[in-house]
Amino acid sequence: MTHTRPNTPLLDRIAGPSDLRQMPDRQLAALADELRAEVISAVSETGGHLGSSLGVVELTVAIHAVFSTPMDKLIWDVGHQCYPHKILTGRRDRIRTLRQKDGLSGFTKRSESIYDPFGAAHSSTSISAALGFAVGRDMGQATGDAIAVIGDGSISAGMAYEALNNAGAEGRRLFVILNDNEMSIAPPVGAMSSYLSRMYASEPLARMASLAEGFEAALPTPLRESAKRARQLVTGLTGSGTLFEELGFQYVGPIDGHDMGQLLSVLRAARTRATGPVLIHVCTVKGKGYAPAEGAADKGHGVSKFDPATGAQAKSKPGAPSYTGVFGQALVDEAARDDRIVAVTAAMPDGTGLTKMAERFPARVFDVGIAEQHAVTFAAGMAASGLKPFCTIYSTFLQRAYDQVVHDVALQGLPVRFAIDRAGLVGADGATHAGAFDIGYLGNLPGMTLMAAADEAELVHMVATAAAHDAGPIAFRYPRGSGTGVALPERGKPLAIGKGRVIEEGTDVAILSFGAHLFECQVAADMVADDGITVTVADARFAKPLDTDLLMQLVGHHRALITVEQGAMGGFGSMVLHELARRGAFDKGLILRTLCLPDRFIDQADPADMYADAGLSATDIAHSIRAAVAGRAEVVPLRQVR
Ligand SMILES: Cc1ncc(C[n+]2csc(CCOP(=O)(O)OP(=O)(O)O)c2C)c(N)n1
Ligand SMILES: CC(=O)[C@@H](O)[C@H](O)COP(=O)(O)O
Ligand SMILES: [Mg+2]
Repeated sequence: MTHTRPNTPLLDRIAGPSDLRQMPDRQLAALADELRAEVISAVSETGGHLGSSLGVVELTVAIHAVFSTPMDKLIWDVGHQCYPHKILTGRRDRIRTLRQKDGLSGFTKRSESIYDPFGAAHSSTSISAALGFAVGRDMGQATGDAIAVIGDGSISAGMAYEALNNAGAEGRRLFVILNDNEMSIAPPVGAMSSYLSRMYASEPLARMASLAEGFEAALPTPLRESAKRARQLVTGLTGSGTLFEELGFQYVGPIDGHDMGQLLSVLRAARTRATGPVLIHVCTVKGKGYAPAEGAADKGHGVSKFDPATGAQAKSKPGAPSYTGVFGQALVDEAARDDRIVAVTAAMPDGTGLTKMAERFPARVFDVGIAEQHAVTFAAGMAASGLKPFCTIYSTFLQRAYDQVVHDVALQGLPVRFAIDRAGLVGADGATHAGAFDIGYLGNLPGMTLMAAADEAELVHMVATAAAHDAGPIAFRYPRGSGTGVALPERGKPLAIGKGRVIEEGTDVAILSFGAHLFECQVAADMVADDGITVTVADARFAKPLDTDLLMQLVGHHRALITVEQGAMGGFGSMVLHELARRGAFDKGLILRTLCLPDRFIDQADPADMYADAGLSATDIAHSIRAAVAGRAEVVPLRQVR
């Protein structure tokens, strides 16, 4: 512990979790108050996942005070609630760099700290990872207890059940802390959520239930008595168990996750007595202790910079509408014309823009919870029944449902419409949320039609195209954030399948853009005009089917062809390469460059900075045009692994 004067803030005395363990219990609640103030102050400068972090302040202090981190492995599910954890684990001096270029990640990250034993950002992985650590410990690896902290939203995902199922049967000592704040990003949905609420609906949390005899015995007497009473309340039957007990866990709770005394008693009792898997059910308030967050509809889930005194968030400059908003409205318009149109979201009605449709046609929007795999197969079933489902999922989260896309949708040729938001680099959420891979993983599927919107007007037409397309699965991708400000059509018109368009004509080099980097391509074309190079800029609209007429026309009339996309290698450029190779275009000396994301993950920054880091700025494209005209090879090495 750092030596300081007695009236120094408690937080200033914490260099790491071991300092917490030296602190008397009576000071830990006060420390939590200071920690909460520090989180609010830091996030007011950076923006981020405020509500989730505020909800686990006491829990974070208690876990680090009771367990021996980093020998014991604390695994935060999603990791979006880890700001107090970062402050307590040696990262306080950098906490105001959170989610910024070269700063701390907004999630847990192995490369950042030994206190982050397992990185995350996608949900529902923590129990699986914790079980892996428990097996490592039991097989002699130098690691202690494993503690997974998972939210009530995240425990709705299939992966979490798979892990509970496995862990319950394995019977190894393992701690799962269920952080139940009755909130996901949006209000939680599903039978599991109702089940958890029923578990403490009839009894104040101060009366704690423990359904595990061993823990009752280890608890202080007042808690022990109420635990026995609450057991009857929760189960209705002596000896019967909660769902978790039926799965082989000892269940402790529900307890008040803001009462330091309860938390310390229960965690210590569990740590002392556990021989197998234990689930500790902790009830918290999302946004706890900060009225603007607690009072907000989203409980301060994700905030931009704000004034700590009022909670007023920085407004983005008025500008073009967001792609998400345009999509949401276009879908409502299509749905108004065709009552077979339905929509599915996996826990993200606001993020995907479906709230608009849910308000207008509540019975036609399905929020399935954090369950992307189910969302896709559920949509496939609805398509098979004759409905027209729009399965609306961020690119990065659709990765989780790949087999469902292949096996349940593509293989059966079912007309599921995939609206893929957050395609490309997304900014502050960083590499974990990058929509980098969908062009590759969808473009290689037989029968899939794949589009990318160059701007928000194109997106409106793509929604109409998807609505009209019954011949098989169809997907369209569009980025996070504002559109380009183009005029929106009054009504979307279905595009000719597999046909691109020429935007501007030149004679030297052709650029074939797929998606929202079209603007950068046009800027690059302007840049090289001063060098006397004229450029044709075309918008492919479709990666699949490829517009081979357009492709051959571009190849036939220009010295070089450059493809540009907001996606990883193995995407659009590869598809063009493959097609041109098949047609023997290289035998005639074609110069081709494929500009895409490099073969490495790109850390958080402004999207423009991330694209510059990726070598995809307009200046980079202009550089490639000049190099291609001069017949020079790419100067950036293909493989740039950091
Ligand atoms: C696989 C996946 N789907 C969706 C998301 C988006 N997401 C991030 S946090 C969150 C809600 C999590 O709720 P909960 O686990 O209850 O944590 P809380 O925010 O309430 O603390 C969602 C849906 C994600 N991170 N991962
Ligand atoms: C943690 C998480 O996965 C989400 O909260 C995500 O940060 C939302 O991203 P958007 O802001 O792009 O909706
Ligand atoms: Mg929650």
